Amino acid sequence: MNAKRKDYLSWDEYFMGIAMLSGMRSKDPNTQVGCCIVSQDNKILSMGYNGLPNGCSDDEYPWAREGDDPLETKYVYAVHSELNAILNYGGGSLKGAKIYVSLFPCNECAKAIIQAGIKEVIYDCDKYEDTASVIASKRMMDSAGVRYYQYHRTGREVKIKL
Ligand SMILES: O=c1[nH]c(=O)n([C@H]2C[C@H](O)[C@@H](COP(=O)(O)O)O2)cc1CO
Ligand SMILES: [Zn+2]
Repeated sequence: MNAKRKDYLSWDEYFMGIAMLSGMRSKDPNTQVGCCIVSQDNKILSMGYNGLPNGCSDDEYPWAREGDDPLETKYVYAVHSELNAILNYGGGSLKGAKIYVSLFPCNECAKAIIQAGIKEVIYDCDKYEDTASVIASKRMMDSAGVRYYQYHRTGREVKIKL
């Protein structure tokens, strides 16, 4: 028994797992997004999930996707996971960092990612790839030299008893 364990989590599994776990904090009934920002030397710098701004009650604001009145939908209120993670970081610069995120970042998050100096995006789902938002996001990241690639799912199931 002097050899190391072989079934430990890879870095990618570890960080995407943390992104997904963070997403489980989201109150959004339709799409829960989580992310994890990591330094170039694999230290976790910040995490986030989609939710309302501080002081705005989850119970008082709407979580609907559609409605005659845009003020009764979530879209005008929710803070995206990536923006939350960037804004919550208290440690200074995110230059050169990587972001693991469970859903491809929208155009607004792409702007924040680029301006924060994040250089790599590792995403899982890309269900909005045909929307103007994601097409614009990829265009801006291409121009700004932000690399993005899809997380390679390993199929590993992690069971945690809470
Ligand atoms: O980049 C993103 N990051 C992020 O956190 N979100 C959040 C906002 C909403 O709460 C939810 C999207 O909701 P829906 O799939 O029902 O349109 O995901 C959405 C995007 C863009 O797709
Ligand atoms: Zn976004």
